[in-house]
Amino acid sequence: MDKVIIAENLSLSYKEFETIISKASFSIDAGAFVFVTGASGSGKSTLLKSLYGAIEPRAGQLMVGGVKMNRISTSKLNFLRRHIGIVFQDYKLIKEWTIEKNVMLPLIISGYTKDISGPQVQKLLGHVKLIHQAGKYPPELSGGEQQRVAMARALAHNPILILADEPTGNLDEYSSEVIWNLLEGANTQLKTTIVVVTHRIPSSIKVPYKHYHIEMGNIHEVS
Ligand SMILES: Nc1ncnc2c1ncn2[C@@H]1O[C@H](COP(=O)(O)OP(=O)(O)OP(=O)(O)O)[C@@H](O)[C@H]1O
Repeated sequence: MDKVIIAENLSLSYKEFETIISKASFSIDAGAFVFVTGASGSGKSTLLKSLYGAIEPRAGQLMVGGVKMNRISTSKLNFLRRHIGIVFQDYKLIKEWTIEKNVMLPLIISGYTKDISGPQVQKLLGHVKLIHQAGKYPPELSGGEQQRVAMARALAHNPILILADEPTGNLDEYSSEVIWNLLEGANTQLKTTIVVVTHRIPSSIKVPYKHYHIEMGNIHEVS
C-alpha cells in the first residue's frame, strides 16, 4: 500500500537544543483515518504543522505525499499544499470574503474556472448544511457554522490528505456530527487520508482508524 506520510527518526522543535518530538518513526497508509492524541502541550499541533510544512524537521526525515519536507522549497511546498486540506480550531476564514468565496479559495488557488468551482462549492455547502448562508460573511456566522465552512473549504479541491487540529473542539453536538460525518465520508468515499489531532476520540466514529499517542516527545501506536 502507498504511504502518504513517512517519518524516520523525526525530531521537531522550535529552538535548537529543545525537543518537542524526539526521533519518531511511523508511516501512514494512503486512505487511512488516523487520530493523534496526547496531553496539552505534548506536541500534537507541532506534529501537524510539520506535515504541512509550517515547521521543518529539526532532525530525521519526513516525506508527505512523496515530497521530502526537509529543506523544502517554497514552490514545492505551494504545490504540495494544493493537495492538502487543513482544518484548524480557529477556522482561519477570510473575514472580508463571503462564505461561498471562502469555500472557493483552494479552487481559486488551483486556477479552476467558475463553471467548475461554482457547482462544487454549492455541493459542499449542501453537505455542511449552509447553502442558505452562502452570501454572508464569516463574522455573521456562529462558531459551529464557521467551522463547517472551514471543513467545506478543506474538501473543495479534493485533497489527498486532510489535516485537522481539534476540528470539533468548541462545537455543539450538531456541528460536531456534521464535521465527523464529512471526514468519515471523505475517507470512505473518496479514500482521502485523514489525520486528526484531538484530546478525545469520539465514540461515534464508525470507520476503522489508527491511533497514535504522543507522550514525553515519543509517538507510539496505540491501535
Ligand atoms: N510557535 C511556537 N514557538 C515556540 N514554542 C511553541 C510554539 N508553538 C508551540 N510551542 C511549544 O511546543 C510545545 C508543544 O505545543 P503544541 O501546540 O504542539 O501542543 P499540543 O499537544 O497541540 O497542545 P494542546 O492540546 O494544548 O493544543 C509546547 O510546549 C508549546 O509551548
